Amino acid sequence: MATIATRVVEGLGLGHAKLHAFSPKHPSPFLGKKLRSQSLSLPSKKAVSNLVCAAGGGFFNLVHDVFLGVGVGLPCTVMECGDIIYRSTLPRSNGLTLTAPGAILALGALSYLWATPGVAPGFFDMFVLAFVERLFRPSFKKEDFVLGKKLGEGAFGVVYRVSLAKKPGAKEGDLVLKKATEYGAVEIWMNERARRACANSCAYFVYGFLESSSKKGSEYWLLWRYEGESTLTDLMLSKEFPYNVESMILGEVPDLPKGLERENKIIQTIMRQLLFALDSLHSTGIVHRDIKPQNIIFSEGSRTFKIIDLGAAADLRVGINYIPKEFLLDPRYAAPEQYIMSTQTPSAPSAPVATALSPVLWQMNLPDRFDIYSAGLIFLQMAFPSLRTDSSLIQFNRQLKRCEYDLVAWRKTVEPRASPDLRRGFELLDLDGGIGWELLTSMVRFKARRRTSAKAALAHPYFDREGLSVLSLTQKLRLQLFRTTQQDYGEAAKWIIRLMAKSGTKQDGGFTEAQLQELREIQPKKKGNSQRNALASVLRLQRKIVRTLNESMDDLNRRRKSLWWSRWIPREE
Ligand SMILES: Nc1ncnc2c1ncn2[C@@H]1O[C@H](COP(=O)(O)OP(=O)(O)OP(=O)(O)O)[C@@H](O)[C@H]1O
Repeated sequence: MATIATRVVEGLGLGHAKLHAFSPKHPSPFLGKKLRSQSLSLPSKKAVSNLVCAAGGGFFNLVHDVFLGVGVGLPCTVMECGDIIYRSTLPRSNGLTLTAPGAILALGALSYLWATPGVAPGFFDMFVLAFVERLFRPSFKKEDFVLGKKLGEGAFGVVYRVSLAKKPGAKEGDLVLKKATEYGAVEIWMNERARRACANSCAYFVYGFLESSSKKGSEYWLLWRYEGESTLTDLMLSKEFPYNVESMILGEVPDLPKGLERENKIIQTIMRQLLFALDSLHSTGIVHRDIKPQNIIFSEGSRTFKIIDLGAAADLRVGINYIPKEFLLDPRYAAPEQYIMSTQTPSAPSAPVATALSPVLWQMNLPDRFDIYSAGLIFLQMAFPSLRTDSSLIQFNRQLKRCEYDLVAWRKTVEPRASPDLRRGFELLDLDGGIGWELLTSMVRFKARRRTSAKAALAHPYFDREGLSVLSLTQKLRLQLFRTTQQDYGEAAKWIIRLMAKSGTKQDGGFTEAQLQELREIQPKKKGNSQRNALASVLRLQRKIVRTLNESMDDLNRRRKSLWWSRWIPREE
């Protein structure tokens, strides 16, 4: 009887501790002597406590036992349960035995928790770092500032250079203040996240609060350190570009002959800094969605380019994929997909659930590739002076769309009748065996999945100083690896299927004609017209219901989320 119980318990995937707890007071005479004397006596304290914990859903014990193979854990086929008769072969009740499947499970769980956008670092950031930061960071109020020059005005806010009233000694205008509408809440959230995760990638965020005493109604006030006066647009529109950037980065004008090689090096440096900033943002789960030269500022303090304006960003670690209906992504730099998450992806649930699912959603959608496309267009503008104005970029976008977003096809159409300016751009990208062109084409692609990530782009040999001609063996291998990861495997799969279908014989494998015929027969037969129409209407209705449900969920989530964002933002009455 007890043997059956043992099997049942094992079959249920419970370890020996449960068996102890369920054993009868008086063991059956059928059981071995040793088992009777050692295992089936009165339930031990540990067994009882394990039972209570398991029954009460003792989370800690469950996790402990699954990974360490002691107590309530995996079935005996997987964990060490000892000999069924001679229980003395069992591991000591309080000994820790790390089983191989347990170790694999633990490794798997750890890699999941640390995979982009980082579930574990996310919880640490939200519940520890954010909390500690709030305790120790200085806070400000409206009266602390003296407004200076207006730096910009967008649809959702006005930006001023300001100085601190209380500190007359402070350098004049050493801060930047944005008075923003309701969307300022998202921007505060994103800036605080970026400051904790990658302070060097974005303009340094100082403080953000809700100011409600203004006559115009509530406004969010956001404060940054003043980084400098030039954005990449300002620098690119100068005739001196890219040499004007070189002197800013180096702090002096180098005495070298001007030419393509030198320009290429400067553009390389700018692209490296931009990709570095993007990689840091993406690694923490933030997608900017509005990468353009106007939102890249040159920081005079660190002599590097930094990202500004996180107002349209999405935080995919906690599921803030928020974009107000009236907010239009800049069509000049937006990737063709427009959405960073598939429109089929259901709205993000509550923050903890969204956080737990974030690695899966990230891998399904690769939302970071949206920014990569925009960065690719910036690369293109730096290489081709004739594409730096708005009108020429818009025209280029039209041409690219006509070429189905295939840069190689675009090159084929424009190169034969290219202006000297355009030809010079191709020459620059073709230096070192066309390695710059290769990187560019891996960034500007129609399918997000086929675009490179910021991390992979940074590892591209384009960024190795000496160029392709003197690549070491490891660098060549890296380039080969990069090219392999850039292949369209959809096409490869189709090719293999075609090959299988063509070469199929009983000897060589693949599909034989007879099998193909069978497959054809499995395919659904065409339905009659009326039936098809009815089916189409049902499908349309179903799609409409799903869309309506998604939209209402979006609305609800947005309201709920705006509540939990506001909870974190200090208010100034
Ligand atoms: N940290 C900073 N240091 C120096 N200048 C800054 C900083 N942040 C913003 N600026 C300046 O303010 C301008 C507007 O900033 P930002 O793009 O964030 O505002 P915005 O209201 O979103 O504008 P837009 O809608 O035009 O993008 C920038 O173009 C830049 O010149």
